[in-house]
Amino acid sequence: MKEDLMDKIKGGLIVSCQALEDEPLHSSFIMSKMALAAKIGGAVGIRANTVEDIKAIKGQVDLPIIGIIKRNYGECSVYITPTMKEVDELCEEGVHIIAIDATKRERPDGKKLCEFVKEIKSKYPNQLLMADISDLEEAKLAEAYGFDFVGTTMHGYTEYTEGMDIQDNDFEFLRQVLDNVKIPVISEGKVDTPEKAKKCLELGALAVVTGGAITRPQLITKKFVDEINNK
Ligand SMILES: CC(=O)N[C@H](C=O)[C@@H](O)[C@H](O)[C@H](O)COP(=O)(O)O
Repeated sequence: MKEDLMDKIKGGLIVSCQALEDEPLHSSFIMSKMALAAKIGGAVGIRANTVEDIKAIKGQVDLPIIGIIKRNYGECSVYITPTMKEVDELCEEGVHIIAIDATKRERPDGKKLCEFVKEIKSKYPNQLLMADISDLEEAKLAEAYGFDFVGTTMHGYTEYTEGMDIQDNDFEFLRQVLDNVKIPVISEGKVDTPEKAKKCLELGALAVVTGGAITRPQLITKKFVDEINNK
């Protein structure tokens, strides 16, 4: 099953179709049409947030889905599929891969990441898991804990990686992750041009996820406006 899925996404573009409540395109219908547009454009997979969006997206495309549920628990900084509750919801809906925050930060239920992965794998033995990591240590731990894929999703988004960007020093971080883990690496986070996406694949990433640069028009507009105003 993992091999079949890997064949389908290998060397391809996965489009993240997400709009949170405070974003202008927040709507499962709009996300489903974004997914359809992505498929027509040649995407090999979709990354999506919430069961509602995933259901709507499945109505429009038959592509592999990386499912997440972003949920805030008080002041806790871990928000991507933080607990078993979100995993249960995603497994009930059915997605090819579930992505989980796999940073070393404390989880809302205080559970250690290795225990969490063990519990998921014993409850849902066939469910593929992607580790959303932010640094090299987390990538190595994710592999040791039994994740199926590692994604660079959180690089630049934890306190200890703040300000970092996947393209820094000619993609040094991605190169290090690729050199240090055997599980497939999915490059994700700030891969915002076709050239960067191609580079990630050339370096050896299994697939590349691009989100905002395709599906967040407010960010795309801002890029144009900033350039016009020389910011
Ligand atoms: C840090 C975080 O919460 N990332 C989220 C993870 O699902 C999404 O908001 C991103 O859009 C996604 O990772 C794709 O990245 P980018 O939009 O940069 O291409």
